[in-house]
Amino acid sequence: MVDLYALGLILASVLGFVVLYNLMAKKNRSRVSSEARSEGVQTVTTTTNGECRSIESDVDVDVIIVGAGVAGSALAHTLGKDGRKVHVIERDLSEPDRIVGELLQPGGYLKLIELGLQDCVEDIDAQQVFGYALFKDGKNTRLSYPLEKFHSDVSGRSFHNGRFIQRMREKAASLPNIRLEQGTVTSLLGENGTIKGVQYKTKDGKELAAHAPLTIVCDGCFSNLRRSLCNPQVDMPSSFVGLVLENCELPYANHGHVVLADPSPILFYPISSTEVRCLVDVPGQKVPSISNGEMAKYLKTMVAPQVPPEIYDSFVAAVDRGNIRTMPNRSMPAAPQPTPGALLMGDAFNMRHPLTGGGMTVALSDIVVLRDLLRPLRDLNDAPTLCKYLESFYTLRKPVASTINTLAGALYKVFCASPDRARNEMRQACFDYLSLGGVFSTGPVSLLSGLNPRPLSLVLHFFAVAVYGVGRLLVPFPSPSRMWIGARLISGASAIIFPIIKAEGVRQMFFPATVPAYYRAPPVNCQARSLKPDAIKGL
Ligand SMILES: Cc1cc2nc3c(=O)[nH]c(=O)nc-3n(C[C@H](O)[C@H](O)[C@H](O)COP(=O)(O)OP(=O)(O)OC[C@H]3O[C@@H](n4cnc5c(N)ncnc54)[C@H](O)[C@@H]3O)c2cc1C
Repeated sequence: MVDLYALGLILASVLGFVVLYNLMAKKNRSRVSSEARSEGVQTVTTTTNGECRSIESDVDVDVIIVGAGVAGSALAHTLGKDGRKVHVIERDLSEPDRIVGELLQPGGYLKLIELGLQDCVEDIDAQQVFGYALFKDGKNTRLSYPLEKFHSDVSGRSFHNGRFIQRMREKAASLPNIRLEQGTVTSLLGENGTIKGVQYKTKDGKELAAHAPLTIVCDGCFSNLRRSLCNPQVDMPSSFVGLVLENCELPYANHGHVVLADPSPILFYPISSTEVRCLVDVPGQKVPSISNGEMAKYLKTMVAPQVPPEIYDSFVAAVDRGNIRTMPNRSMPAAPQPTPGALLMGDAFNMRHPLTGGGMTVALSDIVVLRDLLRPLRDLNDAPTLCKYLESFYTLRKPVASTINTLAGALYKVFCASPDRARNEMRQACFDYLSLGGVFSTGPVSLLSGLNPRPLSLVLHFFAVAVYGVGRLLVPFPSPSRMWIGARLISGASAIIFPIIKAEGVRQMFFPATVPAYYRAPPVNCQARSLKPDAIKGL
């Protein structure tokens, strides 16, 4: 009897607490939105050169975007076009000058078209890319993108990353409902487990707060803000050392070039009509010092002898000119901690080795998925319900993201030289398999290009390469030592691909339809006023 009484007391207290909590949360929500309404914030739009032009306005912001790089600027334009009021805060609005994000795969270009941003690769001297050329031990093979089914304009594009980003920023800032402001976000503002906005420092050093029902963090690979929104497991297998070769003719015009060098791959691709980007992979955490000349020495003695002879002189001239840049190559599987009021996108959310140039394609594809999920919703204010609904994003993005991520990680490992005979057999088998042509080259290339985002096809091709490698070892004379190498080749291949697949999530990758969030419908209470795409007049 006493026990029942105690139980009743506990239940009543819990119930009372829940009611009280809801009342307070409701009060807080209305306080936050009235604060945002009464803030009367200064709106800032940018001109092309990054200068700020101010206009006064008093708006309820729907979405704050942190970072206007590839993901942030494309997302801002996309949401703005759908009628959202967006406040973008970017640390530096001047044109970025960097060695990342210079080759957009055709699958990424298709996403750009879907987002209406394809004109952002026009008038920046971007080059069309029709496939890759692979070089190993003096032999080479051309791997064309399977573009026959597409419009002649569809291909990869390579360019100066900064020019591309400026075009997207300009296009986003041209929408009347987008504020693009220069400022550095210092923290996310949370309240009872819900993100309500951000704290940021303006260009002239003022500390301000901005509020919105949804904050999307796109602050790139060095993200300081991701920690509270995901469980980051960052791996850094190597760095890229970047050079620009001037006025040099690549052996295959309008193709990416991958040299299977020792110890790891070297890339070349055009970034304008007169410049070729070279990225030399240097395994490990450290690179030779640029300042004391070790890097130039390394490039000339270890790397130059392995580049195709046609571009040897241009390569050495580029080393002599200096301007050598480095960038760490990071990979980080998506491991979200769904948080009401906030979302991560781009490299802040998920990274893969840049060998296959897949980062921008994944970011743009994610934006298409998110756009389609948000489109039926007018009201983003019910953060917990929105957060639950958006859990489907993590599964819906998987076919494209996991295919590109897994291929990048696996191919990087396969393409590195190794003292292990079995690993070198796998590397040679991969080169020979791709050289077979037909489905053996178009299959893997269409996975890499983002044109065929099918994880199962990736696994099948990966093990087909391994079986091909074993077959070459055993035919015509299957000696015990060759059988042993073959067995190690298969186990090595499994050791490469299975951990990557595990990190991507087996269920989400291969059986997305079994994930309950996959079927999540838009919450009814958020659909009050259905928003039409291109809702803003004149867009
Ligand atoms: C060496 C290398 C080469 C690569 N090559 C390719 C390639 O050829 N093709 C490809 O598709 N991908 C490539 N990638 C990957 C590609 O660069 C990224 O996937 C892509 O840039 C991700 O876009 P993002 O918007 O997430 O990050 P970014 O484009 O880096 O943008 C992040 C933005 O956030 C801003 N920011 C950061 N912190 C703050 C803050 N606190 N407040 C306000 N703003 C902030 C930054 O100034 C920046 O503008 C490469 C990566 C590396 C490392």
